[in-house]
Amino acid sequence: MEKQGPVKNGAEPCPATNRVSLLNCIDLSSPDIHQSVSLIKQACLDCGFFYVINHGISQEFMDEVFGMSKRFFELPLNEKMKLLRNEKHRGYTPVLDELLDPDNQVHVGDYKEGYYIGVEVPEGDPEAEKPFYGPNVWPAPDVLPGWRDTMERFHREALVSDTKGYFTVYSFLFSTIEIYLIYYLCAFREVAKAVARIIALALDLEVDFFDKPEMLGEPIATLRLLHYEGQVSDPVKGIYGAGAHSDFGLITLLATDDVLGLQICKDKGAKPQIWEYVAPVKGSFIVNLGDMLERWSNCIFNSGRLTWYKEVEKVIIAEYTTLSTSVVVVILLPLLVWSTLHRVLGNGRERYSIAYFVEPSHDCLVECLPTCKSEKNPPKFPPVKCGTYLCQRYKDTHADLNVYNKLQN
Ligand SMILES: O=C(O)CCC(=O)C(=O)O
Ligand SMILES: [Fe+2]
Repeated sequence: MEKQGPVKNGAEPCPATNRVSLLNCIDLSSPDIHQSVSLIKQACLDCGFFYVINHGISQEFMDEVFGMSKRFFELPLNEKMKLLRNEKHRGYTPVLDELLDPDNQVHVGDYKEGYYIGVEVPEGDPEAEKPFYGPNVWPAPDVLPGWRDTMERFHREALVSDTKGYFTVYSFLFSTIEIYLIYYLCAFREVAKAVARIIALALDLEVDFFDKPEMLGEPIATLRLLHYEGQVSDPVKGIYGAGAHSDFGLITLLATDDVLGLQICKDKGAKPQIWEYVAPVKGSFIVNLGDMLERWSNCIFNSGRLTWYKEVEKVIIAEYTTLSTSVVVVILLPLLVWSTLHRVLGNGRERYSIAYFVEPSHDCLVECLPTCKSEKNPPKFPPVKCGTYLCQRYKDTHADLNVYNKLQN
């Protein structure tokens, strides 16, 4: 890890708990797909988090995107507030806008600011009626030269068509920052699809299970730039960079700078919960499984992954004494795709991260997979449309936009 910057408020450079989780690392360029599938299976059993490396997005390009993100967050607050998130979940989210863990963040929300960028759909397009589709919000060119130019339409088409060839042909029409963001989004989707294919294999599904048009064929794919100002977290007082939560969708790809902050809790049912840091690994994405995958695989909520796994394992081994542990793992795996609780602790240093939330299409029905239900284990969640589910989760976790209208008046 690189040398860290100055610490605000005289805080200790090292966090109080420095247990660091050892996550599996999947090399997306590896021809050994069996090894990747096996590593992802293990990661599902262990914690639902893993790194991917050699994903095809260069470090140079990642650095550029982080640089652009920094330029945006350095703007004065009044400029950022002009780009406040809209009802389509596009644009700027100020500090405290999001409240991820109301039980523990009693008085305040997350000490982070963000910027949502989604799939660009022009106003007037019937698809733009859907809650997570519509035009993006972009900074005015005189405020951040390069962030936006008059070729917005091409920008949208390149984003939606998701073809790098098309994008390359017309790239001269885009401003520099748009080129980075569009290319990042397109390339990111490719990474997400590659990871989803390995997850499908790990779940004993067809390799293209998540490629179907209603799934990742037309995904709700939301990029979120994040900035933590350097507030020191205090779990006792309920102050967090990001409160404990699991992500809403299918998978999340997370790129971070080199400042430690992300923590995971492998067993949400354990008392007390044990939190471990996820170390930033340069050039990697940290991938985690979201709640929709949990619904698909019919997991048991309100119970710890490991606690539950150990209990079921005991029962199976008691019933079928000849079974080996690896057979037990194969039996249990479809039931163990688990979204994992995570949070961000600030330690006094400024921190940047970029999350890419990959969700299926609006109308995709998220329902228990045939391989994950039986008479004895009926579906635990009713089927729900992806768009409906996401709307509710965003509503539950973000401030009511009327709050900002009132502040302005
Ligand atoms: O900033 C991070 O490291 C994590 C962010 C996160 O978990 C989220 O935005 O869902
Ligand atoms: Fe998250």
